[in-house]
Amino acid sequence: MAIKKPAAKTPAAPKAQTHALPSYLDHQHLGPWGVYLQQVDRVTPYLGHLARWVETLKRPKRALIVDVPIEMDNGTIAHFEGYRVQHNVSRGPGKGGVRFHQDVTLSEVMALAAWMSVKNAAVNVPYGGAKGGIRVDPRNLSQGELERMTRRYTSEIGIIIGPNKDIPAPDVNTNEKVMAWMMDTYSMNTGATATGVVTGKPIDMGGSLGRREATGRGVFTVAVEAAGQIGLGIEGARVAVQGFGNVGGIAGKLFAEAGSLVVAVEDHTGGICNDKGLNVPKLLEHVAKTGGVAGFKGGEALPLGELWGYKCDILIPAALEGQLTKANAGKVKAKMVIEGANGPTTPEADDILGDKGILVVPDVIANAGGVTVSYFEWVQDFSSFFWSEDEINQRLVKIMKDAFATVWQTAQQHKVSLRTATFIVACTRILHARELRGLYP
Ligand SMILES: NC(=O)C1=CN([C@@H]2O[C@H](COP(=O)(O)OP(=O)(O)OC[C@H]3O[C@@H](n4cnc5c(N)ncnc54)[C@H](OP(=O)(O)O)[C@@H]3O)[C@@H](O)[C@H]2O)C=CC1
Ligand SMILES: O=C(O)CCC(=O)C(=O)O
Repeated sequence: MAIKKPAAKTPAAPKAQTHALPSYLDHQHLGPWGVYLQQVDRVTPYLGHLARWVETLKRPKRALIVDVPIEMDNGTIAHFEGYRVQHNVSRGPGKGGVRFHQDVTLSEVMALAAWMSVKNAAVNVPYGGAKGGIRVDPRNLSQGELERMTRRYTSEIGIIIGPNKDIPAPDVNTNEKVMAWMMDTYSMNTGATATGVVTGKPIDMGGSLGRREATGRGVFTVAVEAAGQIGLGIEGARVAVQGFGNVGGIAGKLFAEAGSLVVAVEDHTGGICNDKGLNVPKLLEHVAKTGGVAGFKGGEALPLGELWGYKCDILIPAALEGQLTKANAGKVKAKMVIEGANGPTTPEADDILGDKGILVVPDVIANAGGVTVSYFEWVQDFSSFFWSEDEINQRLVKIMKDAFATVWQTAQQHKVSLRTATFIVACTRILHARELRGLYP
């Protein structure tokens, strides 16, 4: 598909009557929030009369910074900084994961919350966008310390979360166990069991079948649809993956099951490659046992950073933001990039990939499978009636395919990238809801 960069001849958006943005919100901001703002600028000319409301997208609705003090096992007191940001709630309660990572910042969480608004609207689940995080390297905590930190964080953000207000879920370095502690802490503090306050819970306490695999399954489903559009067969396709956790690991497994060759994988411990295809189930076992892909015997070591230029058809960044930049996008040999991670590609890299004719399927549609099944979990919790895994997967695949078809058609209509097309579909829905709700309480 010919992808046009934002054209000068597209209609100018009406100017909003707004004071200059404070520095932490403006475009000069480097990092994920600055990237998000540039993405909003690219969609604005396509929003028609709704462009009047576009400033709504450029600032979070609500942002909470919390101090999380805990007693460490050695008796000292440690303080961690935590965040919960609700970017937009025009279409429903806030929804989005919680990340534990040493590099988490407020502006990163703002961007991740904003991408949740766009993603939730792109797949048309009835949520706004939110995200949370704690600036901590959880690998340095014992299980007891991790539990105490999670529970204190949940109590601190308890003033803005709730089943009808904002519903956290897993993200990087958080899992079912962390969700169980969050649900239990919120329930104890409010005096009633509230299964619907978080999703991604263990199955035995209101979790949904299929949630753990849902993001990877969504990545795979969207990749199959996109491959069909460019005449690429999935069987025999060469796949390279950065990040082999929940998203990258499951997506890699599904590609391998479909007959693709997973030829290269990288995580923070190193890279591994095998032109005949890595044995993905064995690699997953190795990662579970050792904590990373390095040292896997079924392939050769690949130096960190070489994954981007590795010969493959499908490249899946599934780790963190800002991985594909103007420094390495030129090296990419893949036919498609499917964004499993949130925000892995900078706008400059997007343009370089577009100019090379590489199709980029953006995060805000490609990794929406997780939140889609989180929505199913929330619905099941409210009705206390649980669905079979087949039913969940069928509904997930239908939503992902329909959403991708709408985005593809929008990209064709406006001759824009799939990212701008997804933003057109999603931001139109968000701002239409904003317009219908009006401004005054
Ligand atoms: N979980 C979910 O449902 C969803 C997650 N996402 C997004 O997908 C991405 C991955 O999340 P998830 O799989 O849940 O997280 P996990 O914590 O399960 O896995 C993260 C993976 O990324 C690797 N990684 C981290 N930093 C780097 C780096 N600098 N270079 C190479 N690899 C790195 C980690 O390796 P190591 O363990 O060695 O550090 C690990 O393999 C994130 O962007 C997240 O926001 C999006 C939608 C839903
Ligand atoms: O399942 C959810 O609610 C959100 C998952 C998430 O954080 C994401 O899609 O980035």
